[in-house]
Amino acid sequence: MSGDFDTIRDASSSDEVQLVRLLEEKIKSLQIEIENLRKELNYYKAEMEKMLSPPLIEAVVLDVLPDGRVLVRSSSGPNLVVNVASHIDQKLIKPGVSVALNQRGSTILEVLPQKEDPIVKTMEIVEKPNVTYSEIGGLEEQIKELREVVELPLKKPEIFREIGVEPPKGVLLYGPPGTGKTMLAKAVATESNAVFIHVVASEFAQKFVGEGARIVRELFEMAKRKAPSIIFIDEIDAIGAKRIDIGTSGEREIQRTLMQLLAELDGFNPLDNVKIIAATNRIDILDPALLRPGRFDRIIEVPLPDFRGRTEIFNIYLKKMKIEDNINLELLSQLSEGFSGADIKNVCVEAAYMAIRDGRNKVTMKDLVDAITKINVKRNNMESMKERREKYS
Ligand SMILES: Nc1ncnc2c1ncn2[C@@H]1O[C@H](COP(=O)(O)OP(=O)(O)OP(=O)(O)O)[C@@H](O)[C@H]1O
Repeated sequence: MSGDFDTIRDASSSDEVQLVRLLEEKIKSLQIEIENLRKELNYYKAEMEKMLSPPLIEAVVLDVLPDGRVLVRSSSGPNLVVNVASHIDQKLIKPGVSVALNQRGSTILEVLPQKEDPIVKTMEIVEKPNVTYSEIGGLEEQIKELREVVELPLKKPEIFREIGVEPPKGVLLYGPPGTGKTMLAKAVATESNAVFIHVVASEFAQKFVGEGARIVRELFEMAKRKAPSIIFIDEIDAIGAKRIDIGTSGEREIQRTLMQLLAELDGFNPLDNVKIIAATNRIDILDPALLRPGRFDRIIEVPLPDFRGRTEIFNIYLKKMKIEDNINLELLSQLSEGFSGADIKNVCVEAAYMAIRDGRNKVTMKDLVDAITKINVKRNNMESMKERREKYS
């Protein structure tokens, strides 16, 4: 009999255990559900807050005024003088930075993340260029002028302020290909401790159809953010050639890009720590609007090197190479009349290859003379190809 009771008690206690387990599981699953519902509730609350909060106005900082207020260009149009909310680190407010204003447009509430255009990223930006004046042969006058009109105002703007003259905003370098225009611009950036931003104007027009004007705007904003900086616009004639007829949409697009460039040039201060250097092989076709005072108003010719210049350039490249003792720099310079700095560099590289092919570890005078002949033939072929192209186009 007692065995039967035991069985009944055992049975009921095992049911109880099962029931408790069931209840525990139920509680657990309800707790998980509560947690999920809470998350969902928070999500909808946050969404509702976002929908109900007033929109902010996007703006770009143009200048920080001496009293701490900030001049901005709002996305809705006008320039505004605004305050900065106390929670914002004042150091982050610099020209070119994107910010969000409150709805009344009176106060900066947020510093927006810098959205650098992927197109701007395709430009060559050298934070610390390393070309020095000593690596450039035969352009002493041009270096002297660039030092005065670009390097000095970047390094010591106070000198200009004190004496009351404005340095040029833009400098135009013109001359045949390969004469060192890019090198000069890079060297000025190095020696002025400025960031070097290199853009090729023909790429604005070809690659980014419909976006040229925006790219120019972004380019200047980035240059201000990275200041002190030098914007180097190569082949400026691609967007800056005078146009008799602007009929096609491509021509209108180029015109818009040029107008934006002129507006940017007009809009900044000559003593801002951004300088523009442009280069062209075709100054004859440039729109005179580009060369007006306050734009590219300093024009520097970068010609083919003369006898002394060629000697210096040969010396610069041969100094770095293993050469025989009997190298006659004057003779090399005589034989390479009409060569650009880039041609002379090619001569030195070619001569080195001749020595390598011969299994020698030193370049001889004969290698250099042969290389001059070879580069000359190449130059003549290129010249006649160009003439033929011009004749039949
Ligand atoms: N005066 C020079 N002294 C030393 N090297 C030079 C000189 N001129 C040109 N070079 C050499 O030729 C290369 C090409 O020169 P660079 O790109 O500066 O010419 P550029 O005038 O800008 O040409 P382009 O008009 O074709 O853009 C330089 O990287 C440098 O190696």
